[in-house]
Amino acid sequence: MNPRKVTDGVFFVGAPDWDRRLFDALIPLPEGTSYNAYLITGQEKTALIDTVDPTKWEVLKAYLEKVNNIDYVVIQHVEQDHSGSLPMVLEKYPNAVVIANSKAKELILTHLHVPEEKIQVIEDGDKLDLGGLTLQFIFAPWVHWPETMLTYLPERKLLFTCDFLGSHLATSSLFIEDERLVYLGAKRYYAEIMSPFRNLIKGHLEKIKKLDIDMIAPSHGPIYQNPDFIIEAYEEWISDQPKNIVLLPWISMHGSTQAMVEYLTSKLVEKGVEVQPYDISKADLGELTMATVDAATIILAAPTILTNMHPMAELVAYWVSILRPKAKAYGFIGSYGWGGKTLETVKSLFSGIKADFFEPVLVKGLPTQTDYEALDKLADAIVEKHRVLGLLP
Ligand SMILES: Cc1cc2nc3c(=O)[nH]c(=O)nc-3n(C[C@H](O)[C@H](O)[C@H](O)COP(=O)(O)O)c2cc1C
Repeated sequence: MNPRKVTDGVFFVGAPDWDRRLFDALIPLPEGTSYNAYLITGQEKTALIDTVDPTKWEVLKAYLEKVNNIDYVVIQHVEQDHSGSLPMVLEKYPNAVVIANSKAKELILTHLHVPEEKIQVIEDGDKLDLGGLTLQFIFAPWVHWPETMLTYLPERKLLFTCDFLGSHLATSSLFIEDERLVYLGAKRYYAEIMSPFRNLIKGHLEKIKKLDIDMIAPSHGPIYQNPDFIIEAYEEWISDQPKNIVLLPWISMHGSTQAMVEYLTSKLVEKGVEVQPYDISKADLGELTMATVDAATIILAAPTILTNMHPMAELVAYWVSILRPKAKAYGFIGSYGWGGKTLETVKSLFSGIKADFFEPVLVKGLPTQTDYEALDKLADAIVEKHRVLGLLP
């Protein structure tokens, strides 16, 4: 298999993973994903940028069949879906030097057990001359591990961004064919992996906007020939301004909490607020996570079971709390039978979040007229909050 030409001296040697259905043993992948590796052939030296997930080593190996020599393997990110085939690459090319920053070196040693002497440590801004082509390293810590770096190829105005700006999409196309599909795959990727680091991402985005870029080659998903498409999407996602949306993850065993959710949803919709309800027992956690990127308010709804909040709701509450979304207000509604510590659990899970908390609405059994009135008050409080945020007239 011949490496696939991206531009002069730059070839794609990565692997789509059509059948992968779960990322990080957590997030569903309706469109699969890919692990992109790139071969850069200068007049004097050849470099491989990243490798592939070890399950796809055979694909990379087939691309490298006729490649006699690799001088450098640049490791932009040590997570195994990109570096996991490094030991196999080094076995095939024993003289190859691994190019990594000092943090990446540490992680390569602990995660891949590559011999230390194979690794050459570089600094932020360092350049590697391949003969007519230059690799320039730009450190981008915490997108999304501490060692992440990007690589700029000025002669081709091409930026390799590793996980940053990537999308979950398995495709046989090198370049984007369907922007809508890539947008959703990139948002799914951003929501899970990048959104907790959005304040740092702002700085990295500003840095790369200063570069002269014609193409962005990420490590997941197709290559962007229109860099503005993904840069503008990221600018919207990382902005502090949420949208006029209430994210409402809910679960219900016998319909009481569900009745509350349906009532609150209809009241909010009546008042001009968009509601995104997700039945936690069936929802795609990736879609729910994507909704956290935009929502101004998050209301969790769950019944009590064995003295505490329903465990699937607890998982979602915990997940939302560690994602640290931009939502400005939170709330809890739910039904119980006789007692328990659901509310204490909610408070403790959300204790680290800096946002407003609405008065919770807890109902004994099926909601009564008085309970629906409490939900009316909650809807009014949400609408008022969205007005203050400038999201509603
Ligand atoms: C397995 C199970 C355990 C429950 N444990 C408690 C409990 O410890 N404390 C309590 O107040 N209610 C408990 N309940 C009662 C429910 O919280 C109550 O019926 C509630 O109205 C259910 O809301 P839902 O219809 O939204 O599922 C339990 C119900 C079930 C099915």
